[in-house]
Amino acid sequence: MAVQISPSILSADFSRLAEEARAVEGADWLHVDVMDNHFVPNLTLGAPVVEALSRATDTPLDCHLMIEDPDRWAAGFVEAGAGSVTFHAEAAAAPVRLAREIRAKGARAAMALKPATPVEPYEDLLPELDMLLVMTVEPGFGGQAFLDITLPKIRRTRELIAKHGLEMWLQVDGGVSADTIERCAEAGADVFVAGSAVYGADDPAAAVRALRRQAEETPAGAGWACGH
Ligand SMILES: O=C(CO)[C@@H](O)[C@H](O)COP(=O)(O)O
Ligand SMILES: [Fe+2]
Repeated sequence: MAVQISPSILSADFSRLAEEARAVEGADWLHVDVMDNHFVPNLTLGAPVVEALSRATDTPLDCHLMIEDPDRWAAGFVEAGAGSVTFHAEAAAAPVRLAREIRAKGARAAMALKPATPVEPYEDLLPELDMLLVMTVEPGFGGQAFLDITLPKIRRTRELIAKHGLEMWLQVDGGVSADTIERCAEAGADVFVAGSAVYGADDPAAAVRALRRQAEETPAGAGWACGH
């Protein structure tokens, strides 16, 4: 499992979006939170801003769609330049068809689970995905406290990925910081979204490097490989 860091632009200064996108040089992805004020009680940005961001940075865009009816909108985010598009299991009408459409359009397809959504009903669908996102806060806002109750689900998801011999990535998003990243890495996560921990730092690029080092130094899968 290679560690990847995906800073969330939600915590950046939106009046300087292009500059902020370039301030995390060295990050693997730039995480872009799309919220529609229906699926979550917050409203952020849409495909035109994603398209502008894709022109502003060479870092690939990791679009997290917190919207209703992703079946209708996801393809537009691939066309806008996203390298990865994540839809929510709770919102998708036809997740297999949607994942196939995202892949056919040339992006990585990912599915997200809110903290109370179990992974088990989706076991047979995992081969259709390039990444599963386990939300570690309730989606909707940056800067929330990490929910420890999500750790067992991260472990169980990693076990399912191993059981099926899949190459898929396991992302965590919400409250990921120097205080919590080791718990996530131990549980089996390999892609780490961090908003306030990166953009709230004096040097965002240094914060990315520090989080990466911390995750890399955590024994990979220490919390799941031995069945705990
Ligand atoms: O999707 C979301 C929130 O719904 C996240 O991507 C947050 O933007 C992460 O911010 P921090 O919790 O790291 O501050
Ligand atoms: Fe997100």
